[in-house]
Amino acid sequence: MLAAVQKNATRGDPRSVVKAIDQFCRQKEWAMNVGDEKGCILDSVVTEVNPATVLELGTYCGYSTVRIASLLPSNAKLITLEFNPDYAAIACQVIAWAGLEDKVQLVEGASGDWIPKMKEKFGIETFDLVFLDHWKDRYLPDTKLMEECGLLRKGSILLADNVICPGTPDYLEYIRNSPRYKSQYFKSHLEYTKVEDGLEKSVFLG
Ligand SMILES: Cc1ccc(Cc2cc(O)c(O)c(C(=O)NC/C=C/[C@H]3O[C@@H](n4cnc5c(N)ncnc54)[C@H](O)[C@@H]3O)c2)cc1
Ligand SMILES: [Mg+2]
Repeated sequence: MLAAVQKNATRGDPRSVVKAIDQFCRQKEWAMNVGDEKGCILDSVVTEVNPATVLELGTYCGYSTVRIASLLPSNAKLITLEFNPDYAAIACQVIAWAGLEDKVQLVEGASGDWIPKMKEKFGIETFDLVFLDHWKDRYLPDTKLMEECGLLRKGSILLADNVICPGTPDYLEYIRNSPRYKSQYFKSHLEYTKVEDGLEKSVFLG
């Protein structure tokens, strides 16, 4: 995938990096990026929220990191957590190829360890937007952890990938029934396939 980016994408052009990865995944080898269809929904939410602070859980190869960071205002900050060193190394190079290293802080480590440190380590008060795309059984515990650490403010947006496939039943149950969130489901498809999947957008009400 990285070779495809370096071969087909233009340095400093995030959209060409996104396009190169989507082309590679459609033509050569499927990979679990959010993809182009759900990616458009992600883009519209990022544009609407226009966040100054973003947290991404699960960088993987950096596809959604590049999509999000390319839409952020100049002073905005995206922190992305990835605990697999190999994926982190690839993502670092993908983000650099897109020319977005100034907007992105890639942290190699587990969300459970780093969420409690966001304030002290990165001077983050609260996140305007959180994109959840890591192991599906971590969505709920990490959301509760963010609440406990005071990282969400009235109006913070959580956007969760794969709420249908692979599925995040405990997270959906919690977020849709909690009086502290207002949720909306965006129906789509599992990346590069015709299988149903979707994104759940939830506003924290405080
Ligand atoms: C049945 C079935 C299987 C697979 C699919 C297809 C499918 C489609 C999708 O869009 C998917 O997002 C997924 C999926 O499993 N995603 C998990 C993504 C993890 C990445 O995040 C990293 N990570 C995982 N937990 C943490 C953590 N705590 N702290 C920091 N990084 C973490 C990992 O190191 C990976 O870089 C799968 C569909 C259906
Ligand atoms: Mg996903």
